Amino acid sequence: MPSAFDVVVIGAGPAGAVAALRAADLGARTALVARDRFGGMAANDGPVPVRTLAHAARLVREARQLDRYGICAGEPVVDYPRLLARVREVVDHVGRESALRGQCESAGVVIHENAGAARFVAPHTIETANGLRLDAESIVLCTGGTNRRLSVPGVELTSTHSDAWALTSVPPSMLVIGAGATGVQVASIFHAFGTHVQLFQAGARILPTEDEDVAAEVTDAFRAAGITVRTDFGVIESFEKTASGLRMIVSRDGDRSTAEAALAVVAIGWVANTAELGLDVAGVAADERGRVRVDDYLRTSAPHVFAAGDVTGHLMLVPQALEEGYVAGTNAVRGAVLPRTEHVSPIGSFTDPEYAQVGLGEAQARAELDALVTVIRLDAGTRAIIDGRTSGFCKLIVDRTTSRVVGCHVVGDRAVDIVQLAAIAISAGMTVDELARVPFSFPTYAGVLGRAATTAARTLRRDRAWRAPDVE
Ligand SMILES: Cc1cc2nc3c(=O)[nH]c(=O)nc-3n(C[C@H](O)[C@H](O)[C@H](O)COP(=O)(O)OP(=O)(O)OC[C@H]3O[C@@H](n4cnc5c(N)ncnc54)[C@H](O)[C@@H]3O)c2cc1C
Ligand SMILES: NC(=O)c1ccc[n+]([C@@H]2O[C@H](COP(=O)([O-])OP(=O)(O)OC[C@H]3O[C@@H](n4cnc5c(N)ncnc54)[C@H](O)[C@@H]3O)[C@@H](O)[C@H]2O)c1
Repeated sequence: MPSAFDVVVIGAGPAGAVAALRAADLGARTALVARDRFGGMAANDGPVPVRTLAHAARLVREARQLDRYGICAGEPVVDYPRLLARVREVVDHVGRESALRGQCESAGVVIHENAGAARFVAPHTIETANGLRLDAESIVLCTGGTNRRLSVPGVELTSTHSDAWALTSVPPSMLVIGAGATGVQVASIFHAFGTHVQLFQAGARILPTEDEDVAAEVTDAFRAAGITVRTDFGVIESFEKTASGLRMIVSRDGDRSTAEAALAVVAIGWVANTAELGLDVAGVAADERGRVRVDDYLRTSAPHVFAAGDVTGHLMLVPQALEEGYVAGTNAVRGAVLPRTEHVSPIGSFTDPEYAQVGLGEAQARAELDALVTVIRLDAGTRAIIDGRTSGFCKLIVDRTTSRVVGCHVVGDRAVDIVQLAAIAISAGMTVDELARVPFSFPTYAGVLGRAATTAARTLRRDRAWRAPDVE
């Protein structure tokens, strides 16, 4: 019997929505199956709501600066239920404005929202928890991931970042376990709201995938602000209930210690959402974290099944999910014709201070090429001084042989936006003197990048820039 659809996409986050849109644009009869709401974790449980909390944290910090600028106001107080109402408003608004949903609908994608979890019941057939059954020539898996859980006694007492949406008030104290992108954001946001935060990181430093100086600067800033940062703390043995929350028991080299708080948020990484997909039925192979194994064309071990986004375990970010969705959607219709490419990938997080990176880190650059590393601290920046936000730095890395910009790492206000500009320079293959000749508006946060570029260009004697190096 012919399949009802050419392509069925499972999961309607950024990867799934783009995969479905692309397949439909190529003329395929396409269905998109969402367990819950359209938009996925990205729109409903990740960047959009968490960024809204981060914005509230920024407002609290800025309110605390009012006095410095001669504006009289009291100490800000967070009304958490009202903040959550604002988060829901933002999530709904972003959902209504989703360009992808409209584009999918007008391209003819049949969207099944709130369909329940889908699973394979035959190699070309999926069924959802709500009884929907669909056949397709090709299937694209875009089911994203979920928080990795600890396996120690008492783990049921712990929370994840998603539990923030169910809190009724700002907790007085919190243990945050894991200091990757999620953990540091949770720590920074709730610290700004007044929670006493203790951050526990298994390795030698927080943010292990960031440049070492970035991790050190964020650590110093967190500690100066009053967040307890504990690295190399040992091994978590268990959690137990206390009258006011819970106690974590850890051991290190035979020594036991405890930490107590009202809440413990575990953010120790991400596992793919594949446990319930019935991958075996379709002959799709996954690794030990459930991540679907794919080739360069995002084709799985079953030739008619493709996968895109967090479920593959590649760089787990929205821009990458969008791109992988496009590649998988194309190949699901046309066969394996379009390979995925490694792009310049700006990464950043909305903590206080913000941090962001693109391209090579200093250690990698020094190992791989003749690197020129230029660091400009923000305390000398005009805009940073104006705004009273002078902590942090911009590190620009240039290949001395080609004079090309190969990396940029920023800690401080607007780090994510500054690094985005460096990403454009790296994508365009710009030399550092070409970047230095770009006029940067004055006085802006981005000006620090121009200043780093001008300084580096002068060091390399490629100083045909018209600007004096100390002007941002
Ligand atoms: C706290 C947090 C903050 C983040 N902040 C950022 C950020 O600032 N910038 C950034 O770029 N990235 C950020 N990310 C990462 C980003 O959210 C992910 O990379 C992105 O959502 C991946 O998109 P996706 O389409 O692969 O999966 P998802 O967005 O996870 O969507 C997958 C969808 O599939 C559904 N699904 C799962 N199983 C099934 C099934 N069996 N049947 C049907 N549907 C199913 C899920 O319910 C979900 O709706 C953040 C992540 C977290 C956790
Ligand atoms: N751009 C953003 O703002 C943003 C925000 C959140 C998440 N994300 C994406 O989501 C993905 C998952 O992020 P994440 O932070 O959840 O995971 P992660 O894997 O990036 O970080 C987990 C951290 O927990 C530590 N850890 C592991 N086991 C531990 C233990 N037993 N005790 C203490 N620490 C332990 C790890 O060393 C690591 O530093 C990332 O790939 C990231 O790109 C992005």
